[in-house]
Amino acid sequence: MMKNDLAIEIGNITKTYKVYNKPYHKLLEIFNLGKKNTEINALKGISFKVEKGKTCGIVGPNGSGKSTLLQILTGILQPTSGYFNVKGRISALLELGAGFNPDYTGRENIFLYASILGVEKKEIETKIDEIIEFAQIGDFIDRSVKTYSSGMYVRLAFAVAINVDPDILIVDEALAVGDESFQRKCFRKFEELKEKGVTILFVTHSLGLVKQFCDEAVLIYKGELIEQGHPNHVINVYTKLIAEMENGVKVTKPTEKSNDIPILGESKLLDSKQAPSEYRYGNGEGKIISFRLDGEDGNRSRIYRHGEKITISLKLQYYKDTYSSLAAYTIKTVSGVEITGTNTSFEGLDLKNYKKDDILNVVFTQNTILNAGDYVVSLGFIELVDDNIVVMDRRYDVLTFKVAETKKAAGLVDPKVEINVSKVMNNLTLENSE
Ligand SMILES: Nc1ncnc2c1ncn2[C@@H]1O[C@H](COP(=O)(O)OP(=O)(O)OP(=O)(O)O)[C@@H](O)[C@H]1O
Repeated sequence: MMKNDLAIEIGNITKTYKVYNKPYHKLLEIFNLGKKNTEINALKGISFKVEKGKTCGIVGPNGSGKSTLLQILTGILQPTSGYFNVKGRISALLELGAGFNPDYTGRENIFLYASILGVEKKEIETKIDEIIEFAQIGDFIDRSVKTYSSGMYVRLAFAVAINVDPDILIVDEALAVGDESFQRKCFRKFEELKEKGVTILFVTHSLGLVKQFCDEAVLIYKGELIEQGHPNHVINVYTKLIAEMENGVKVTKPTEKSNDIPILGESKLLDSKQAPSEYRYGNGEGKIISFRLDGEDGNRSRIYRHGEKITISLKLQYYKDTYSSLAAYTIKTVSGVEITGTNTSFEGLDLKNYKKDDILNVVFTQNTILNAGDYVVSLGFIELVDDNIVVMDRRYDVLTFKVAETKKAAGLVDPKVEINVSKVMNNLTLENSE
């Protein structure tokens, strides 16, 4: 029995595809004339749970097994071994318009698609206007869907999938097809479903979306679950994995946060539950040996007022002769949305020809353009080899700071607006001038 607060439970799921080079190879195998297939292990023992009402993002490089997993959860594929439990009505948007009959009209397909999702005709009749309105495909609703553009297809499929009152919604990257205004509409609908307590599982290559919408994330690589947890942490691990893949370094499973270099400056402003912990990686050929954050007039409290100048100082050490390198920082919200950041190279400053054991101080000074809130700083020390980035030391989420509410404002960034109000004329002069 699955625990009450769970919506999805996946236990040790594996999926092996058998691939035959020639169609008759399968036949030979059936008649026991030798093993003729190649096995592709798309999923190798995946286990995780998603609590009711949570939105969970699944990320991972191409071919990791993400779609295979979703297809198993929606019953399109059978797992080779393992089990899963899902609680409630599942609605899914997998491949583009999967479940549509091209010869049926849009309207007919709504009924067909809904019946695949297990929704009764009567229920759909009460929702059909809403679905058609959401899909915004005008008169095309009564034409056969083979005349639809790919955007229309996905709009209609999405309109059905999210308007059938699912308990669990599963979406596989399909949103990328719709135009921007439709995407925004879908995300508003996502928010609405989230508020209603719907559990959402979605695969995406957009890390920004994961940070923005997900309560948690899962990273799958080569059929294995590499990491699960807070989106910001999972994305840090994923970014490391991408860097390792690009640099041809053997991909390693994440280790616990590193504490090998003492962190200067001690004020932790967020409580330990809220504050992301440091996530560090790199080839170690250069290191950020220390860093600090200062406000104006020796303010080291890490609480700043609007517009206060802050300096981010990095002490870098080279462990080999390095022709070209850069130092970088980014500022993110606690949930991981990047707000600003730069590096020495973007600012036109080349760190060229430093030798083994050289130590540099790099000091970035900027105005706090941020509105009140808690922020997280990440640092990087990178070697540039033929314009490729080689991570020597990346220290994500090493510092937190707060901008105090000294002024009310909306959003994250203070536009430093100048306002000019001038009276043109009053009502009396207006009437007289007419
Ligand atoms: N029908 C199939 N027959 C054989 N191999 C398959 C089949 N479908 C998928 N695979 C293989 O299984 C692995 C996982 O594929 P899957 O499509 O699940 O990955 P993915 O993470 O969704 O990738 P992407 O991000 O590119 O959509 C890949 O190696 C893929 O080539």
